[in-house]
Amino acid sequence: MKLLRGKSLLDDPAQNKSTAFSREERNQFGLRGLLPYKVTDIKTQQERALGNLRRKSSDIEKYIFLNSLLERNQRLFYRTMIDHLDEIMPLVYTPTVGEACKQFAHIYRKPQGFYINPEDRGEIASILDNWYETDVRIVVVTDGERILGLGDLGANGMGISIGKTALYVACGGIHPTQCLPVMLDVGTNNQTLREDLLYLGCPHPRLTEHAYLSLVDEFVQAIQTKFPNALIQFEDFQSQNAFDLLDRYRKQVRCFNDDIQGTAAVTLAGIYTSSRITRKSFTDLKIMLLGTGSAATGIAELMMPAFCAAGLSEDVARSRISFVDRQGLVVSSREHFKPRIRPFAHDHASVNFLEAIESIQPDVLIGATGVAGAFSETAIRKMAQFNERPVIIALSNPTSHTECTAEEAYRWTDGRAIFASGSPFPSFRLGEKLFKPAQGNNAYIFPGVGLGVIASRARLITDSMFLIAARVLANMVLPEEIEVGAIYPSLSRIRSVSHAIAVAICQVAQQEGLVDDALPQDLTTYVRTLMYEPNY
Ligand SMILES: NC(=O)C1=CN([C@@H]2O[C@H](COP(=O)(O)OP(=O)(O)OC[C@H]3O[C@@H](n4cnc5c(N)ncnc54)[C@H](O)[C@@H]3O)[C@@H](O)[C@H]2O)C=CC1
Ligand SMILES: CC(=O)C(=O)O
Ligand SMILES: [Mg+2]
Repeated sequence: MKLLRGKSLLDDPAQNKSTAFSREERNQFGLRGLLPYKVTDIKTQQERALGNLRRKSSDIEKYIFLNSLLERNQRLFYRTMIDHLDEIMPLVYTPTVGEACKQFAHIYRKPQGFYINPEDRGEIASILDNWYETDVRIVVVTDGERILGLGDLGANGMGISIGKTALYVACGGIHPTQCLPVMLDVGTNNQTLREDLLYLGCPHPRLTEHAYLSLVDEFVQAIQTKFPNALIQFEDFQSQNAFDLLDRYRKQVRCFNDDIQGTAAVTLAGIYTSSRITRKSFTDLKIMLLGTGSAATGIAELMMPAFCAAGLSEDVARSRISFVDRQGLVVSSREHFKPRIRPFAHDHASVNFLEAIESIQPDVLIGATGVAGAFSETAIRKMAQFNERPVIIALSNPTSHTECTAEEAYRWTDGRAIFASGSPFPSFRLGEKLFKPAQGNNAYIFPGVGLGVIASRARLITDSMFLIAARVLANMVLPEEIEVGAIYPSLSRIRSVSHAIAVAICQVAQQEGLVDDALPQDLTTYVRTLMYEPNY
């Protein structure tokens, strides 16, 4: 790290400690006179930061405040975030990051991350030299076409790459200098954005087909050249591109798609845990998915090996999973299918969503539609007719797009639902009983996967890694959490979750022959020593 002095030191977010610089440091680094008298510690600074944060009158103002804290003092930002995750994660990540992306061009202050656009074609590797860090291990890239459930937000989608990066650091212990948020700005089909004077991205329609693919190819290749140790996380791509890109690179390049694979793992973990609460056998479960996009398809495709590993044949496993789209239950008599959904089409009469619930009687209902209210009162009440404890997982983000709210799920099931949602809901009281809704979000998975891949230097990222991540996450739910119907561990333990997932990823990477150099025997200690702990 370059040794800085004076104002340059105070202006550098990685090295700045502000009022926490000691008397000797103030002397040594030319800071005397530049700071008020009192030397404070990080705890006191946190108190001030939290006080300022809590004075802000809206979440978007809190987001802006936190972002500028990150720009001023990285260690104080991450220490505060880690110590107050319940309060700060919803401001840095979903739901507030959704609003921040919508308003990105209007609240923009300072560049963060790396922007690539079609004019960079042929030069991506060389412009990556402009990135000021050299040991990049995590690249979170989006093209902004499907930001949460908010659709095409073009270059405003950079907010999501930045948000995921913050979670890698806070929840996974990856060093901030090792993370690179990227916006692959290929244009936007969002006319309103293109016409917005303040919009900062390329104001033209999206690249498609060869023009698009060749730019992504060049980007992926450039990362291999410039940052050969990096993992690429594809985030919030439109469904077809999400699958096409994953299929294109996963066998050659250290990459994964978070919406397909990370989401599948967190959902599978929730399903494993739910069977501990309902006392139903995992292999007896029937799963119904509303939506046939990246998240829902990824879940079905990871459920298959999970069911088979538990002893079911492929045919039986497939029969346990059903899809419902806007036309109703996906049945084999249809003329047109998405190729990945066809294997899950059942021999069944064409029925609508409600009839499908009634006829199939699923144990677990999962929403991945991006559509608010897609779980109607009737649908949830039906789930509660034949399930003592219906499992309802409303994955869609942000909160304004959730399939149903926590309160609705509990009310409509007389408090019997086992509920999780993609964005957090506050605790809710129904009569005497206090419910603490769990957050079913891939944030429980990707930071640990990233840490494990960094630790092992695994050449590729495989489905077995997501399977093991799901098992590890499920096993970390404590008996007292099971007791109150929570299917995920408390967020306050997310760093331990990431650590445990990372250790398991190292083991899988070794078993699958994806590791070149032998890893230390004591993986638990080894992985822990890699984790970034923000302190002065
Ligand atoms: N909780 C989490 O960790 C995650 C949540 N998500 C959320 O899940 C949602 C979907 O994400 P993707 O699958 O990537 O999007 P997608 O666009 O690939 O899929 C959405 C699917 O829902 C279908 N759909 C829309 N309205 C419907 C309705 N009323 N009934 C049945 N189907 C309907 C669409 O046809 C499409 O198949 C988003 O809101 C996203 O934020 C995505 C990834 C992770
Ligand atoms: C959580 C997430 O990845 C999404 O909603 O897209
Ligand atoms: Mg996503």
